[in-house]
Amino acid sequence: MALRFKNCSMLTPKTTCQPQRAQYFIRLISGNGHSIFNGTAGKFPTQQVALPSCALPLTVKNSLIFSASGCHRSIHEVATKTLNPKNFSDIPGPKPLPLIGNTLLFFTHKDFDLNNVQKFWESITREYGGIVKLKVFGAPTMVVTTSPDDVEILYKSTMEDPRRIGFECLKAVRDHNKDNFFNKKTGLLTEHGEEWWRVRSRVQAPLLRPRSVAMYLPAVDGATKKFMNRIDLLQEGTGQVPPDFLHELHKWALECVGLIALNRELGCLDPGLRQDSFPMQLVASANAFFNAATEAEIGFPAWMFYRTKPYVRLETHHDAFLALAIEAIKEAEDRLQEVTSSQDPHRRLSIMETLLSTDGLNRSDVATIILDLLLAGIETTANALGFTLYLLARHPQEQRRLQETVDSVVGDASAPLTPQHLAAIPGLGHVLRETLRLYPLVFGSSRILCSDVVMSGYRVPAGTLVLSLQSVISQQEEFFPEAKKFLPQRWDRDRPFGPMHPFASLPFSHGTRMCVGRRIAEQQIFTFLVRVLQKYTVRFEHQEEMRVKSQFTLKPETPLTFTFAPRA
Ligand code: HEM
Repeated sequence: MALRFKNCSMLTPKTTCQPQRAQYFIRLISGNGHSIFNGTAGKFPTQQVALPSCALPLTVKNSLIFSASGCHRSIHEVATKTLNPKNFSDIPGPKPLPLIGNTLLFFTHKDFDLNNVQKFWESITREYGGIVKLKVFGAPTMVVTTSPDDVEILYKSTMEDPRRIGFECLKAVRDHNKDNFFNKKTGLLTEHGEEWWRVRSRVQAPLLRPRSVAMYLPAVDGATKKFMNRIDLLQEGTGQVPPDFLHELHKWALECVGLIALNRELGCLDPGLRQDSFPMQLVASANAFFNAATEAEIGFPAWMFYRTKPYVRLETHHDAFLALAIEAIKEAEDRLQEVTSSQDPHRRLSIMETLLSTDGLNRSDVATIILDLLLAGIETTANALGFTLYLLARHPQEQRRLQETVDSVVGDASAPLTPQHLAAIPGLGHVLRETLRLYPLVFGSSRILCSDVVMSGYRVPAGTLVLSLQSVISQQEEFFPEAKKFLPQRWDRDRPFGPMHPFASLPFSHGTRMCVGRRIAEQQIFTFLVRVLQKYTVRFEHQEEMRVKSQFTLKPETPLTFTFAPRA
């Protein structure tokens, strides 16, 4: 029988002078703290064991840590690779040119396409293997991996200083704000190190604590019910929603995130809105904001040399949203004053009011948080929901199964939805997890290593930029049997398809820098699924496979012309 460890198990070297020949004393500790194996490196148990998938050589303590995971692997195999790592220079990859390294590859590779970035990376790992080294001009040496063991090492070894790449253009826009509003402190998405942690440590609880997110459930439910009525309007006469239905989902997502980030109903779902109305302008601006950020951030960073068109557009729409954020902050400050003077002990503060009353956060910090929530929280939720509806529509059995649970747990469609209802329908989470396994919105996750580690049997030095390819890992048969199939029940608590590597599908990332909007996104998507399945059966008549666009986030490219058939 396989051994299972919950906690870390430790390997302590007896001698440290020559790692290859060092004698390691090994102690494996089980979840309940009992010692399971004591011995030296030469006497590893050779049977398959169920946890130690990852070995982290922590240079500080010069010890190896096997941490708890979930896949079957021989300790011997892991330890041998880790104790005798191959050189960094031996990692396969395209031959770099002097000075510019592999930069030209991005312009010349047959699969490089700015509309499908994922395809390029998948092709590179097919050509060179599961771990690849690249050198790009002006950036640290890069290692790309498709091993979940490496992902575990990556996240755990960078837990205290999770630096990633991206959002440099957004940072530039904030740094060069004409009023110096941000004072070079540009927020969660863009900062690193202590400045990032200053903000993150203060927003963590208000944004991720289930209780504070649940406070918005009635309002999110209200917006979602409005959207259900909108569906009837949208498919009137044709029996199916129009090809730009994804744009409709964006409006719904903006309305929902606005409830939290701006603390107000924006009115994006009101019927009969004119193009020049405030909500419609806002919807257009949110789209333009995201598209400009995408254009500026991916591909060659020409904005570093001159004010490119995407840079100027990003600046314009960013400033429009900044004005809105400042207005919302003023309103929240006035309300806070009223709360203080009325001294009502039962009045619960909104998330924005909580942030404004938090020591160590000032108005411009709160403004960056609002802007980041708007930038990161619309497209992501809408796209994830688009993929989920598509998969449910293509798998009527799975849809029926979820519908039946929704009916039995929530019952009457006119009754208010509660956090207890959502918690009692684990199928909602399973469907979303499976959707994001098949369509991971973020194709890869990056970190800059802060210590030397061993990945896939190679020593990788501190300072290396490591990119883990979630889109490849989460579709490997080795980690997900019948990987191409939509099987939400694989996430059931008893894991009917066998144990799963906990680092093989992490759509919201992991650790201290994981998505701070995860609970907000889940609550919105679950609410939508409950309300839509109560009222309709979703169908997608077209047989073609989903085409996707992979830029900043993965996006459905096939028009989402669903039929929402009213239930009898
Ligand atoms: C299905 C929906 C979503 C997915 C799959 C997703 C995924 C992610 C991922 C992978 C990261 C990168 C974390 C890292 O570097 O380790 C991230 C960061 C972030 N997300 Fe989300 N996200 C989603 C929805 C949202 C929503 C709704 C919001 C806000 C309302 C949001 C706000 C953020 C912010 C502010 C960060 C930066 C956190 C930091 O650097 O500290 N996300 N998200």
